[in-house]
Amino acid sequence: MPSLKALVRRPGPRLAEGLVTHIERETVDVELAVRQWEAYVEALRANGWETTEVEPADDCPDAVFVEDTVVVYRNVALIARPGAESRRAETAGVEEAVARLGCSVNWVWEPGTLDGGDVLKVGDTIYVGRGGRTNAAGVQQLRAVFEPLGARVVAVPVSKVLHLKSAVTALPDGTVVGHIPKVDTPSLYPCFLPVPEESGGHVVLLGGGRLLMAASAPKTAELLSDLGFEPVVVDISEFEKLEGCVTCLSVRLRELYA
Ligand SMILES: NC(=O)NCCC[C@H](N)C(=O)O
Repeated sequence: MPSLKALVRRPGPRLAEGLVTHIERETVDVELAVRQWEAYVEALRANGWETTEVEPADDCPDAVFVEDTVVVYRNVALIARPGAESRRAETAGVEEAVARLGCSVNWVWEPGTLDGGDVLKVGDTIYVGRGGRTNAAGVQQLRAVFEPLGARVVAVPVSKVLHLKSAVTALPDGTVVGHIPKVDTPSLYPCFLPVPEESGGHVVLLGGGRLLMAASAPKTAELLSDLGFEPVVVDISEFEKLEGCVTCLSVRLRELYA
């Protein structure tokens, strides 16, 4: 039976010191962030996902953005080597968590760097963003791990935002969505739907037509709802101040067999 498991990681006390690269720093309300994170996790659970909390990494301000630490394709996990050095200590706890869930584990090695936020899976196509956090060696290592398993790895440039998935994600039918000013090359995607807000380009597939989306993208939610999808909206304002989006707060494992 395919599983619906998701990894999440509770925000730590140093969250407000998280990295910001493309936006101005704003004060983060850590208590509010914890409440928003709890509501996010509850939204996953309410939609049938069994969540596993990765052991906290309280010395790492960005640890809550657990998506960046690992890429999982089928039952194979590739432990990332984050492009930002301050995030490298985040991977140990995640490695333990995916191994416990039954994944076989691979690693990105120096000189490779790769952030999970740069990896977008659409069926058996894996888009990988070559940008500020993922380098060419990281792309090559991702190819070497997943292509033998049947994936087609497509590298795309990312220059306008932090990660590939800060620019684009995909709907359940494979249509890639993104806000044009933030997407380097929309023509790379066979089926692309422009959306009216930057955070409208971030959707998490919950199952069926349900899409987890940020409250900051109301026009996109309306558009997608009009196309027959069901947005499930969460407020993640405190994480957005750190360039986080709905995708970054979890890792969904859809093809583990228990
Ligand atoms: N996948 C993502 O988009 N992750 C967001 C990471 C934000 C964090 N402040 C960082 O700069 O690494």
